[in-house]
Amino acid sequence: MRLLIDVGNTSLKAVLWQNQEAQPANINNLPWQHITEVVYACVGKSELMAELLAQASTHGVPSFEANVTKQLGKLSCAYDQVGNLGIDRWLALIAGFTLYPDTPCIIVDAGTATTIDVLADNGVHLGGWILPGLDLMTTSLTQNTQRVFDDGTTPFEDKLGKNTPNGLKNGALVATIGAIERAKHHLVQNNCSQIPKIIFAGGYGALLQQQFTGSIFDSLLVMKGLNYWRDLSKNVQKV
Ligand SMILES: Nc1ncnc2c1ncn2[C@@H]1O[C@H](COP(=O)(O)OP(=O)(O)OP(=O)(O)O)[C@@H](O)[C@H]1O
Ligand SMILES: CC(C)(CO)[C@@H](O)C(=O)NCCC(=O)O
Ligand SMILES: [K+]
Repeated sequence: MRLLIDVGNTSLKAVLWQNQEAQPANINNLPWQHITEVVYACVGKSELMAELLAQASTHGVPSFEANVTKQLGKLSCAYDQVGNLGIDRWLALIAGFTLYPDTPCIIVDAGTATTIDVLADNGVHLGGWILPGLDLMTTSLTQNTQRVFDDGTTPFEDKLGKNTPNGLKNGALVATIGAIERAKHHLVQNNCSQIPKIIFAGGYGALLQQQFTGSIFDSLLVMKGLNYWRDLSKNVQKV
């Protein structure tokens, strides 16, 4: 059984992976005797992560930190400075490429930030964008203006706004939808004529998924990426 951990800027998420399935992990009471390895990724610093690594070490369980490389199998990273790409984005790309081989993908991880990454059918990561997440978009406006306010109940809808909370919430949603639409253009420019698979993850992933027919939401995308990264990087080391 693997312990998979994703440390973001706001929270630490952990699952236990066994028989191709994720089970929830109680980080206060981990079944160390059944855990064979820890595979983790950090975009932020975390004392809790350090504590879990110390526990793993005490129990003789090896730990592996996922990293971004220029190439992983047929997948390649668009950044020249690969260390600057967020590991969560790389893991989502690994998962997208593994789950949908030979398919152009637009991968959207919508949480505190919204990241949009464009992946050609041959595994070439063309690049991506970092946007404020939906909550950051709205709070940056309410906090920096006199009269823009939210009411806490207005939903995000793909409609024109006819009052202030409407204009604010819908503006954030359509800005995000518009960026995803624009990502398609970059696939076409790179001669990917196939219809892309749009894959959503993250806290706002399910909401955004509803805006794109034929798209999918996978709450475990980054966790699956951790798993594939570990399998693939083992294979790479053997060569
Ligand atoms: N049903 C939901 N469950 C969890 N979060 C939700 C949900 N709906 C909206 N959100 C929003 O999604 C965001 C949380 O997203 P997510 O869990 O992907 O992590 P994150 O904030 O990006 O964290 P990290 O940076 O730690 O990875 C919050 O802004 C939250 O308000
Ligand atoms: C954009 C976030 C914060 C999303 O979690 C993360 O992927 C990150 O810290 N990225 C580093 C910057 C980059 O990806 O270019
Ligand atoms: K995240």
